[in-house]
Amino acid sequence: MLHIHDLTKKYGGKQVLDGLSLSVGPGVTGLLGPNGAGKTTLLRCLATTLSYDGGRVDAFGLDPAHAVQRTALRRRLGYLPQDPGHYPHFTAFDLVDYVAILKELTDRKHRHSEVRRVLAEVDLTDQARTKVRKLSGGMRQRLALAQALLGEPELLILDEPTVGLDPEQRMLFRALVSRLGESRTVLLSTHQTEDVAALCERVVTMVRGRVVFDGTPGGLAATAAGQVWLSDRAPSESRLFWRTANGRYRTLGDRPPGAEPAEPGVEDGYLLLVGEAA
Ligand SMILES: Nc1ncnc2c1ncn2[C@@H]1O[C@H](COP(=O)(O)OP(=O)(O)OP(=O)(O)O)[C@@H](O)[C@H]1O
Repeated sequence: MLHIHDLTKKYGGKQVLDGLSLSVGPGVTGLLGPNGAGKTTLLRCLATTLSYDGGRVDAFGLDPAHAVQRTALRRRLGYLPQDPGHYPHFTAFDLVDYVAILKELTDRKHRHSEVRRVLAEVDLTDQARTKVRKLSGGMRQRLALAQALLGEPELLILDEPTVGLDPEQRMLFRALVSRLGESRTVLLSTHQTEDVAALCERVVTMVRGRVVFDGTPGGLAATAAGQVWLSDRAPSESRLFWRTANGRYRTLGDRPPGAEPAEPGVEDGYLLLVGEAA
């Protein structure tokens, strides 16, 4: 279980985490927020790659601000950063093996069997001897996930894991993360409201370093009830509308003349919330 209380972080004079509090339990929790909301900063603080200025983090009873406990916590978490550094000339096996060495898996036989295990978990056994530069984007992302799974961490922190994936790869990745969430705490950031609707039991929305929504994807959709409209003509007053695939206009907010109500989705709730909080 992960508890975050009143977390603050500034870069120079800029407040990026602004007294953020949150508790995260087993299953998949999605972190949604506009660019610059502080998602990566929060995930890096939790992954112990960045220190915070104030507040408290308690992960499995361990405090990352405390040096000894930080080391113990690192053994229990896996982190997929936003820009995982790929070494193009390494094979998939050697790359994960290299991370395993950094993670202090010193016994060679045990380490190699662990590398094979995580490659199998992300379905890359057949690519173990393939150079990273020859892997597709989806395979590289699964490889980055494989290194995060070394040592069977109880907490998985994934920063925009589906970015750049085509729809089929995204679906495969979602299935994989969903399976991982059955036995672990998974916290992932994303810009994709579809990922959240398809994958997350819980969604946390962040704006300017604070939590503005914490609930189920259905609950986020429900916040838009009575504020989603469909019409044949573009509304003249609204800022929040777009033309849908069937040529009708979807408007968020006040009812445009002649519009009929529509079923709200996660994206509608998110856009209204972020629009109001901005
Ligand atoms: N090392 C840094 N030094 C200075 N400012 C930074 C640094 N890292 C991030 N920032 C700033 O902090 C703010 C929050 O950035 P962060 O990357 O945490 O947001 P985010 O929600 O993950 O955004 P995105 O969705 O675009 O990845 C941004 O305004 C960013 O420019």
